[in-house]
Amino acid sequence: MNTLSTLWPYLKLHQRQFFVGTLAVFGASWAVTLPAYFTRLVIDGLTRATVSGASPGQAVSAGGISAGQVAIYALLAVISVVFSGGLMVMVRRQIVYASRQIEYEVRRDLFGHLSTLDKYYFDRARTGDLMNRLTGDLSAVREMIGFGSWQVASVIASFVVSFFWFLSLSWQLTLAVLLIFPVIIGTLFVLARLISARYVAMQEQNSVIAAKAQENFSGARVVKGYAIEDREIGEYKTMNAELIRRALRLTTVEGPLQASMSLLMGLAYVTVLIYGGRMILGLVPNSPLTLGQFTQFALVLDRLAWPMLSIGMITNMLQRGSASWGRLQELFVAQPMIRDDGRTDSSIKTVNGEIEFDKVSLSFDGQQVLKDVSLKIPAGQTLGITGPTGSGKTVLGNLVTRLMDASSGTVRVDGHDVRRMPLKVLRENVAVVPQEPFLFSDTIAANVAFGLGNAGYGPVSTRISVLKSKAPPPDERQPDMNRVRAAAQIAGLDGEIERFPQGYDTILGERGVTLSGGQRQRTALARAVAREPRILVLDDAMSAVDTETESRILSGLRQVQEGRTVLLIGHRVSTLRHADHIIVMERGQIMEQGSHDDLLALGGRYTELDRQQRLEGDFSGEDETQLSKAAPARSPDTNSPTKNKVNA
Ligand SMILES: Nc1ncnc2c1ncn2[C@@H]1O[C@H](COP(=O)(O)OP(=O)(O)OP(=O)(O)O)[C@@H](O)[C@H]1O
Repeated sequence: MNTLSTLWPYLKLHQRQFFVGTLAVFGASWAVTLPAYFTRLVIDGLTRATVSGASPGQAVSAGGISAGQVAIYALLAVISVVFSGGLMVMVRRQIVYASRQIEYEVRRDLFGHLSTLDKYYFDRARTGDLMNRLTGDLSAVREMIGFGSWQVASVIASFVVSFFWFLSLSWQLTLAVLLIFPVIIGTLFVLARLISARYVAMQEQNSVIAAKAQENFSGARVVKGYAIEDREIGEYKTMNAELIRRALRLTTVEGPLQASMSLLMGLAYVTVLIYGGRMILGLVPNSPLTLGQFTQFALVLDRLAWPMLSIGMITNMLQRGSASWGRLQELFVAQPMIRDDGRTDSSIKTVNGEIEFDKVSLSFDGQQVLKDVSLKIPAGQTLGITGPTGSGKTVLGNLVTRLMDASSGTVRVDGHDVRRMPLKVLRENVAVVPQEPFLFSDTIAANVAFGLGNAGYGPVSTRISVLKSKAPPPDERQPDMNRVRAAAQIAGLDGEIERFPQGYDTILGERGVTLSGGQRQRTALARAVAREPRILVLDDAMSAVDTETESRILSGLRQVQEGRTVLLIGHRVSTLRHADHIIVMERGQIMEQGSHDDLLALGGRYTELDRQQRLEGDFSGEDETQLSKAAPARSPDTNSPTKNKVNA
């Protein structure tokens, strides 16, 4: 596939800039050769004046030129050079500006596109690789379309103008110079292919290195905790050595490209000197050449030296740029497996909260992780989900948010197959507190308010010129602090936040304080609560919180739970006991279900879990009665038997 053709829509947005820039390049290339032309006029005029032996006063009438004319030609030469310089400034303003704008547009579209990709994609993508493509590869593309296209235009213009002059001076000498061109083209063709292949290999290794560094920095605690820095440094060193090896392999073909262009340029000079000299001496029949013409030819050829030498650099830049564009195309062609499609019913605008799993099964690579799960949770009810690790609890929550789709069976929300619901409607109404909460390097307030304030941002408009869209004003909207405080209070976090010197303005993460595991979980919980979703999925969201705090959070949640459906995933009976209905999962199947009391009466897995946790509680000195005191009594309504409310 010709990957560069996909760049055309971006170039087209700036075609006026490229057109004006190219015209300016041609103008500048023309103007810069004019001093050579004036030099020829002066030399030939002076030659005629001196050879005729006329006195200075009679030189003009003898076909020569006067001192005044020499001065005028010199002035014209200076004007030409200044004019050429002015045009070059214009080129920069047109072409280089356009390349910066295209870089902005591609980055904007790429980020927008990557944001549409789903969990399946990001589960497999390496963050370091994505970062490398968004930075290194994008820069290479910008260089290709900015400096690269400017240089290509410059080389073409220089050749056109130079050959115009060459032909006007002597077609025989031009032909002699042209003989070296097949050699130039052949050399370029062979070396350019090698450069492209070796550059891609080097960029791939750059991605590997970036991914390794990113994982090591993100997982610094693990690396330090296991004291495996030496091993990691060793592996990084090996990867780094491989990068150097690939970079040097690239250099071994880049070097000869420059050198061969220099050599060919030298050959052209030798040809002009020997052949042109013979023509002046009259040794080539029917090919007269004046000293002025010979000088102009040599000066114009000298002007051609830089474009000739830069062919190597330009080829290199174009090969790198097109290889990098190919790597960016790989990101652009990736499509989310889960997205709105022809089946989406756009008339669905709201979510009430009823969830139903109807004979749902799910497999990954032939391994079945859910088997025939059927369950109905009326809107506003809480479903407790427990079971051993890997039993499929998280996957159940993921099916509701459509982070993944069932292999067979149907997941319904409010009676609609989730695959028919607009993804935006579904996800705007579901909030998930994941097992491993992710906090941004921002204030606590901004982290809690993260899910709010989406209004005001439209979908990303791609393939739009940046010239036509104004830079957005800085987002100075403040989060709704009443909502943030209320959510933090429910998550049992407010007291601790207020003890930080900066309170809700405390910066977290890389640039600020580090929260404890329990504080992180509760910040994520506050974020979900602040969103006031119709469906709340708490995936082991209180595992790092002590049972007393957990009990407080649960009672707070119950107050705001009115009309909200909650999937409460957990391993502790104390977490689940107040749920309206509880299921016990094992190997992807529901093994037991009912209310806390029903399940205790059943005497199965749940009872065993309860017994073990009581024993552990006794062992660690925890007093269950204390917990009961901490957890406020359930309202009579929610205390009533739930089996009839939740239909399995
Ligand atoms: N994206 C995925 N690709 C492949 N397998 C997956 C994926 N997500 C989950 N699984 C598998 O599905 C099974 C159930 O995973 P799940 O995360 O639901 O377990 P869990 O019950 O939540 O466990 P835990 O209590 O440890 O969180 C596991 O065997 C897991 O390896």
